Amino acid sequence: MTLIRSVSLRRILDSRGNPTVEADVLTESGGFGRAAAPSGASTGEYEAIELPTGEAIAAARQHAVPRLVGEVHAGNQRDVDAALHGSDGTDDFSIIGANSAVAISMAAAKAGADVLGAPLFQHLGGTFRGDSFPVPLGNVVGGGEHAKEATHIQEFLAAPIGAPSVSEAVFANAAVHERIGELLDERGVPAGKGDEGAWAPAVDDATAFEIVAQATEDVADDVGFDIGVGLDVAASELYDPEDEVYRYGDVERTPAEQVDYMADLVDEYDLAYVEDPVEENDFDGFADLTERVGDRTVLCGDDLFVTNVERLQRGIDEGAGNAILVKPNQIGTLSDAVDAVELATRNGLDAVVSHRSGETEDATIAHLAVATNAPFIKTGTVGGERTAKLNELIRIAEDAV
Ligand SMILES: C=C(OP(=O)(O)O)C(=O)O
Ligand SMILES: [Mg+2]
Repeated sequence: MTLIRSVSLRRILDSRGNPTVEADVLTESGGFGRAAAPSGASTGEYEAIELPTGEAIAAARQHAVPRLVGEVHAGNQRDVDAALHGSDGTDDFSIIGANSAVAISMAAAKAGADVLGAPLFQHLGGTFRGDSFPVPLGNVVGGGEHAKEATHIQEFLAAPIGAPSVSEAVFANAAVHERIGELLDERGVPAGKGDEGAWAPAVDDATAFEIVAQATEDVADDVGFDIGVGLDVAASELYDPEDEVYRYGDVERTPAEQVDYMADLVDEYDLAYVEDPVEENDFDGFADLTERVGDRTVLCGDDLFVTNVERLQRGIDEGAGNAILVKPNQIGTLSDAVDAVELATRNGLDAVVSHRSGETEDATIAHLAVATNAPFIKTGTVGGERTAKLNELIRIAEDAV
């Protein structure tokens, strides 16, 4: 029923105005799925390879499409993703591009769901999914690789951990974003927005902490539930491997000082979530921090794990982190992303399904988070490419997809 009849690939715009790959998958019975690849700015060294869009499309047309059309059923995600791997033949999708691979993988899943007449989350996760929802981590202030002349820490996140529903959580994050706008205004600090829609003021990290703490407290008082503060430090971007120091402007920290600094921040701000507190090769530092504060906060590996089960297994073996960020385009297929979530879950780690800084209106990750019962999703706060996912979560919760 879901035998693939055609796969079309095209170049579309992402939220930064860069080209990205969109895939359409059509089945013999008329099922249709469309999906687009996101793109990172603070990419991890060990991610699958994103090729220039034109090259990725040409290579996928040559190698992947013939292996899919008339050969593979869109409803069988493992077969689709095995065909993508088979057509590429490398460990990192450097032949067809992880951007082509992930677009086709997600479009096939949607085509399979379309034939079945089921919502995507149910096709991917089964009939018993859809009752529990991830806590949305909302980027409200940021800098790093996502905005020049702003904070050194890449993302300050609102974490509405006490919200009674996903809808209330999503609106709380938007209220925190708005409140921060007011607080910046009161201080006379002008602020544009970074790539993910977070405020990008030219303030130091300590000031950003003050403002975010104030805004989350104010909104928590209004809505009547707990809103914590989280961070994506994206520490690889701060690390200078030659001098072996982290550089926050003029302030330098050795790897040991970086771990101390992160542990101090967790306690000072009662942080609910910290992503990439140390650089992507420092499993030891990550493990040290996990030992020190892993009982009271979520310590998540993004560049550390890159959605890769081998790197995740190393983290599990060494006690590095208690959560994994899951970005399908870091690894290239939905099957690989689900494998990472399942390995994490079996070992007591939390999965945090995530957008990229360069996004489209594609909402697949909302369904992936619900399908895998992930406790968190990180997908921004405002801006159409971010609200596409947040609004889809609200629809899923209402059985309106
Ligand atoms: C979403 C992130 O940014 P990017 O997509 O630039 O890697 C991140 O680092 O978690
Ligand atoms: Mg990150």
